[in-house]
This record gives sequence, C-alpha cells and structure tokens, in this order.
Amino acid sequence: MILRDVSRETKERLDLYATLIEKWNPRINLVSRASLPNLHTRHFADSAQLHALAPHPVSHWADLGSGGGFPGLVIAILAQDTESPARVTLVESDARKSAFLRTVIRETGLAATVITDRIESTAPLQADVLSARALADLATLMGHAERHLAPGGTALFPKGATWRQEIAEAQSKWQFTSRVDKSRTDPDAVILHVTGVSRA
Ligand SMILES: C[S@@+](CC[C@H](N)C(=O)[O-])C[C@H]1O[C@@H](n2cnc3c(N)ncnc32)[C@H](O)[C@@H]1O
Repeated sequence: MILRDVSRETKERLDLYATLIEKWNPRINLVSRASLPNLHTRHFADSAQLHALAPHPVSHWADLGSGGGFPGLVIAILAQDTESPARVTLVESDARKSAFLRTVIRETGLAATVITDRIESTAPLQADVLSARALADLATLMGHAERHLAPGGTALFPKGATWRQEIAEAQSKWQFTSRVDKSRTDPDAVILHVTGVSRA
C-alpha cells in the first residue's frame, strides 16, 4: 500500500535491491530466510513508512545498524523521487554487510554513504532524522540519539509490543519527548518519534 505511488525508477531500484538481497542472502544472512519471499511487504513497506512519517524536507538522515539496509537503503531509494532526505548515512559495523550496502548503492546509483564502524565510535553525525530498526532497547537507542542527532532533530524508532515498557525503562535514565504512531505493517508494532534527548 505504501509503495504504490512511487515512480517507475524507484520501482526498478527496489526490484534491483531485492535481486541483490536474494543473491547475497545465502552467504551473509541479510534477512531471515522465512521473510525472503515477502521482501516487499515485510521489509520494504515497513521501512518506507518511516519515510512517510518523517518531518520533510530532511537534509541529513542517518540509519544506525543498517544490516541489509532497513530502513536506510529504502529511505535513500525513496529520496530519489522526493529529494528528501538530501543525504543518507548508514552505520554498520559488520564489514561484509557494509560491502553489500555499498554494492546496492553503486548498482542503483544512490546518494548514500556507508560508515563501517561501531555507532559508539562514529564521530557525531549531526543527523536531522535518525532511525534504527531491530538494533537495541530504547534506553540504548537514547544514548545513540544523544550522540548523533542534530539539535532539534527527530529519532524514528520502530518498536514491537513491549514499547510501553521500553519507554518507562528509558525514562529512568533519559529525558525526552515521544510521540507514538501505529505501524502500518504490524498491528502490534509502533513507530516512536523521539525529540529533545538529554540525560535525566
Ligand atoms: C538485527 S540487525 C537489524 C538490521 C536492520 N536494521 C533491519 O532492520 O533489518 C542489527 C544490525 O546492527 C549492527 N550492529 C549492532 N550493533 C552495532 C553497533 N554497536 N554499531 C554498528 N552496528 C551495529 C549489526 O551488525 C546488524 O547488522
């Protein structure tokens, strides 16, 4: 549903991305084997909803722990149509996954940069929008947001059914403002919009 209104070029980039995932997945496990037949619904649409929810126009979007590129590469592909974000940075510590991300960027002609490093060691990214999917609990993500968000920036964190508990735990260590949107792809999941992160 979310990816219906995209250009022919964007559809072609997503198809090429899907082909590359299928080719590389047996070697480096980018997505679970069970989810491979449902790439468009399970991973592309799940990632694209973050683009739809972000406060555009966005200058710099950083995706932490990108793995096979979710949501970061989908954001970079959609940005080719909307010119927002202008720039995407993906942080991934695994060298083989980083090589995959760079291959997709090259073959689809995207404007995105991969940093092969730990999030904790990467120089502050000053991102206007920060995303991280299936990376860590919310309290840990707050530390990443404090380091890598520009002043006034927004973090978008997809979270599963435990999101209320994660907010309560994060509030014992961090001050922040959060807004909750229901996920469009999973009835139990939400997208947390987090701003104003500082230590409690
Ligand atoms: C469970 S995967 C999720 C990948 C992707 N975001 C997704 O939703 O499919 C987590 C990824 O984060 C990377 N990662 C975990 N801790 C990291 C860290 N401290 N710095 C950089 N990358 C990290 C792992 O190598 C892995 O590729």
